[in-house]
This record gives sequence, structure tokens and C-alpha cells, in this order.
Amino acid sequence: MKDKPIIRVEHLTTGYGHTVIMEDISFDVYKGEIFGILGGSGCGKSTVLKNMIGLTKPFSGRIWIDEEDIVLAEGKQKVGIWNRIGVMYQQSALFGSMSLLENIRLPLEEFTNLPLPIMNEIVMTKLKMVGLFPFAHLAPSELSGGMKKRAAIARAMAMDPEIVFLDEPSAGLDPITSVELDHLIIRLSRTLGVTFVIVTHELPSVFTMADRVIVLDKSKKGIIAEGKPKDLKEKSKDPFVRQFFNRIPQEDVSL
Ligand SMILES: Nc1ncnc2c1ncn2[C@@H]1O[C@H](COP(=O)(O)OP(=O)(O)OP(=O)(O)O)[C@@H](O)[C@H]1O
Repeated sequence: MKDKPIIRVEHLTTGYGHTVIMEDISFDVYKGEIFGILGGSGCGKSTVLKNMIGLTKPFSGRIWIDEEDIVLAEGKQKVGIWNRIGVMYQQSALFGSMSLLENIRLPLEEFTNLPLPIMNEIVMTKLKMVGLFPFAHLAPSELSGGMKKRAAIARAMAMDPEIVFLDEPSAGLDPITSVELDHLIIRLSRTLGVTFVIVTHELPSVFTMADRVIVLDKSKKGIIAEGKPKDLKEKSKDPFVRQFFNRIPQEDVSL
């Protein structure tokens, strides 16, 4: 499955104003994998994600989506890359004044010239894919937290993206709903071959679904671990990495 990187992050240095958050980090994401970006609160996960989707620019470095560098891309080229990726932000951000169907139709309206009935058909396929087919005409306020997340994933996938970026997908969900969401993501990845890049601090989710992860560290401004979550938990020689995966309190680390 994983012989070809679909994303290559090369020597990325990023931050805000004069503050460097991550310095000279490099990593690859392979086609079809579920890739986790982990790390403690405020270490820079979302900052790196925003660079990867071309929402903000890093100080330096390249981010290749296949053969195109999203850091340098502007105008039509950037829109072309955006057509190939889907994004779900932390707050799901469904528009309250629109039905589920209208919310998920938005990217199709923005990026295609398809006739309305075709767009609606695509939306209904996506709703079926995430188990929300019967709820197309409900308003977001009528949905549970888990349903809103699934709807946001359906919207991120409206344009049949090759890569979907999810920022804290299980934030605010109870553990059972969170597990259901993990399994939905696994199913979408395995059945459609979509690559998922997921920012999260939910360790149970990481162990359930991530094929590979990187762990970012605030004080080192870099990647302190990369690999399969289980291997990192069991075999890492770095006490900070083991602490992270085993959630050992800080004072035990040096022992
Ligand atoms: N727009 C901004 N301007 C200035 N500083 C910012 C901005 N956004 C984030 N930061 C700072 O950058 C650092 C990294 O933030 P970021 O949101 O990327 O971390 P994170 O790992 O995603 O955090 P969390 O897990 O809490 O969501 C933090 O110190 C944050 O306060």
C-alpha cells in the first residue's frame, strides 16, 4: 500500500511573526495511510496542518502534494491543489442556516459547474457513505455531536479528494461516539483509498486508526518520534516518547 509519498514536507520552519514554532522538520505521508500528527497542547500541530493545506505559509521549506509545492503555489495552481484535498476543521463549522444537504453541497457549488440535480445526487452519496442519508434535510442544530462530525467529513469529501485533513476530529465527543468516528475514518480510508492526515491528542483514537504518526515537541521545536504508534509505545528508547504514549506523569520520566 505505502510505497509512494503523496505528501512530502521538507525542512519546514514555521511560526508566527518572529516566533519559531517548528524548526527544520521533514516527514512523508504515504498514499492510502492514516497519518497522525501528535504532540502536547500548543506544540504546533495545527500550525503545521495549516501550512500543509496552504492556508498559511511557513517561514521556509517545501510541502509537496504529489508533484506540486503548496508553499509556492498561488492562484489557479493553488485552487487546483485545493480541489484535490478535503479539510475538516476543529469546530466542524456547518452553517446553521443551511440544511445538511446544502452544507455538503457548498464545495461543489464553489468549485464545479455541475447542474443542481447532479450535485444533489453526489451529496446524497456522500451522506450515505457517512450514514446520514435519512437526515439530508435536517439543520445542523438538529444533529448530535457525532452526526455533525460525520457531516463535516462528508463535506470534506464532497469533491472526492485524494487527501483529507482532519483537525481534532474527536474533540468534544464522548468515548463511544469517538470510537464510531474512528471506525468510519478507517472504513473510508480502506474502501476508498483516501489518505487521511489527522491532528489529534486522543491516544485511543491514535492506537485504533493511525498507521503511522509523528510526535511534535514544543521545547525541541521538532519531531521527537515517527513510526507506528504501537512500536513507539513499546519500543521507543526516548523516555519522553514513552511517557507521551503511556501518559506517565512528567516526574516519572527521568527514572
Ligand atoms: N495566529 C497565531 N498567531 C500567533 N501565535 C499563534 C497563532 N496561532 C497559534 N499560535 C501559537 O502557536 C503555538 C502553536 O499553536 P497550535 O495551535 O499550532 O498548537 P497545537 O499543537 O495545534 O495546539 P492544541 O493541541 O492546543 O490545539 C501556540 O503557542 C499558539 O499560542
